[in-house]
Amino acid sequence: MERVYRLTISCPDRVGIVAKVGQFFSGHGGWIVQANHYSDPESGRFFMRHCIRADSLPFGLEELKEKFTPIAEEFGMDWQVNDSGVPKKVILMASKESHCLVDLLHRWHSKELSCDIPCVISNHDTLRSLVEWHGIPFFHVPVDPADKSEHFARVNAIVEEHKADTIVLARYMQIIPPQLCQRYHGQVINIHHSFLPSFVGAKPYHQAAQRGVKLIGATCHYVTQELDAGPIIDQDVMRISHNDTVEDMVRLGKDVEKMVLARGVRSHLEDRVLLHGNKTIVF
Ligand SMILES: Nc1nc2c(c(=O)[nH]1)N[C@@H](CN(C=O)c1ccc(C(=O)N[C@@H](CCC(=O)O)C(=O)O)cc1)CN2
Repeated sequence: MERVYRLTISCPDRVGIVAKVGQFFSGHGGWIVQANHYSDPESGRFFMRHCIRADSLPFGLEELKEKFTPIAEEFGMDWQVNDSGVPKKVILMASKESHCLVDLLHRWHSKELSCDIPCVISNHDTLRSLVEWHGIPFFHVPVDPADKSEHFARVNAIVEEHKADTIVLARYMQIIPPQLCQRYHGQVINIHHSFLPSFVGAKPYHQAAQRGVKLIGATCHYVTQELDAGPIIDQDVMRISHNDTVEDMVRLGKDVEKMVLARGVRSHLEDRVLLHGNKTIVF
C-alpha cells in the first residue's frame, strides 16, 4: 500500500473549497489518489478527506502542515493531516469477555489491522495469557467499586506513558469518568452490544429478550460522558426468532459485535471518520 498523507477537513460550506485545496496540491505537484466530499445541508458545514501520495510532494508532513495553515485559517477549517506510514498507537481495554479483544488481536497479528498495540489494560487478570501470547504487555489494573479514581488515574498514566492516540474498549465494562471522556474526545471507541439507541447500559441482550425483538445488533461509537450516546461509527444487525433464548442472543450477538468493532476501528485507523456534533461522517 503506497504511503499517503490523509487530509481531513470540516469547515463552513462555501463555493471554492475543493478548488482551493486542489490548487494547493496541484501547485506543489501533489498526486491526489482519493477525494471524498460531503456538504451537509442542515448544518451548512462541508466535510472533505483527501489522500495525497507522500512521494509526490517536495516536502514532508510538518512542512505540508505549515504551508496549508493559511488556507485552513482563510476557510475556518477544523483539520488534520496524518501519514499513513505512521501507524496509530492503539491501547485495547477489556474486562472478562474475550471475543472482541481476541478478534482485534488476531486481526492485528495477521496484519489486517494496521496499527501498533503498545499494551492491553484490563480490570481483571483473566485475559492475560491471551494477550501475552501475542507478545503484547498486559496491565491488570483492578477496580475498587467503592473508589474507582485510582483505577482511572492508573489507566490515564499508562495511556500517557505509551503516547496512545486511540483507546478501544473491547467489552470493557466500566463507565469512563467525565474528565477522561473530555481529555480523549474522539479517541475512545466502544462496542455496545445493541443496535443503539435501543437498550443502552448494562445487559442489553436481556433487555432485548424482554422486549421480544426480532433483530439484535451491535454499535461501534465514540465514548462520551453520556453512556452509550456518543457519535456512532458503525452498526449492524442479525435476525433472531422466538426460538432464541437470551443465551442464544448473547452467542449470536458476539459475531455482530466483533464484525462491527473491527469495521469501526479500521475506519478510524484510516482517518475515514469525521466528527459532526454527536454524529459522524464516514467516508
Ligand atoms: N463514559 C462512558 N463510559 C463507557 C461507555 C460510554 O458510552 N461512556 N460505554 C461503556 C460500555 N458499556 C456498554 O457498552 C457499559 C459498560 C459498563 C456499564 C456499567 O454499568 N458498569 C458498572 C460496573 C459493572 C461491573 O463492575 O461489572 C459501572 O461502571 O458502575 C454500562 C455500560 C464503557 N464505558
